[in-house]
Amino acid sequence: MLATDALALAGVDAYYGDSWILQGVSFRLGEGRLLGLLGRNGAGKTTCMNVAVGLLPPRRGSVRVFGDETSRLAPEQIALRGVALVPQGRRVFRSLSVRENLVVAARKPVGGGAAAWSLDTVYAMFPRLDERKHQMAAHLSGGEQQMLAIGRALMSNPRVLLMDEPSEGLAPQIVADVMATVRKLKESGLSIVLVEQNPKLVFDVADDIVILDTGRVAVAATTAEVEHGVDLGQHLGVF
Ligand SMILES: Nc1ncnc2c1ncn2[C@@H]1O[C@H](COP(=O)(O)OP(=O)(O)OP(=O)(O)O)[C@@H](O)[C@H]1O
Repeated sequence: MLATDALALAGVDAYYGDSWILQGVSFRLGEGRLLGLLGRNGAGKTTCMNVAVGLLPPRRGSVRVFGDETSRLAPEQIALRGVALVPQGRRVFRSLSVRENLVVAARKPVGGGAAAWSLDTVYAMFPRLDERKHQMAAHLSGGEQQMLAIGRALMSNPRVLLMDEPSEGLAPQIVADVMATVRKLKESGLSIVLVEQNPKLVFDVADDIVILDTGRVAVAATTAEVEHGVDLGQHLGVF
């Protein structure tokens, strides 16, 4: 593994009970890069995210965050190393206000130094959240809840941001807004995994592509390599 890998899974096997879901999954997210993790329904994308943040410890294999082994650490310890998840389905605290959702997630950056993200900078990125800061999260639209879920993850000042299907269930214009946000975050230098079912969204922003097929890595390549001819249809069922 290169020292510059922000996140690296190597030979990861993960189970839910007796169900063997991830079967020898390996991929690497380079520092400052955006990796698009694609695959059909049930391919194991969310399971990879759960493993990366410590919610599902792998039975075999290694997970490293900036070179440090994290596969045996608790989720809080992994969060302290700068890994933040924007979970599938947003999972905002519905009975808290927008502001409270953000404040409870605030954390200093790993290793000290100036925090890139605070209430002010999150509100600057998402003015709509500023306008609605005193509203209960339950009263936000789906798009606003997605902004809040992203803002909440940013408040932890992460080094690695994992985004699990942030476009799911949103209208096309809102999806475009979410993808513009993803692009800005990438330009800010954050290392990002973007989980998606829609390859077209991913190809626009990703440096690297990993396609999961029934718990195994079917394709791992740069976006340019994928665009120049790797046949994805059999793995995604879309082309
Ligand atoms: N808590 C659980 N207990 C048992 N099996 C689970 C659990 N969560 C997911 N699975 C199974 O694990 C497999 C991988 O699911 P996972 O959610 O990782 O897929 P995914 O690629 O994220 O799909 P989706 O796009 O539908 O979210 C599926 O067969 C799913 O049914």
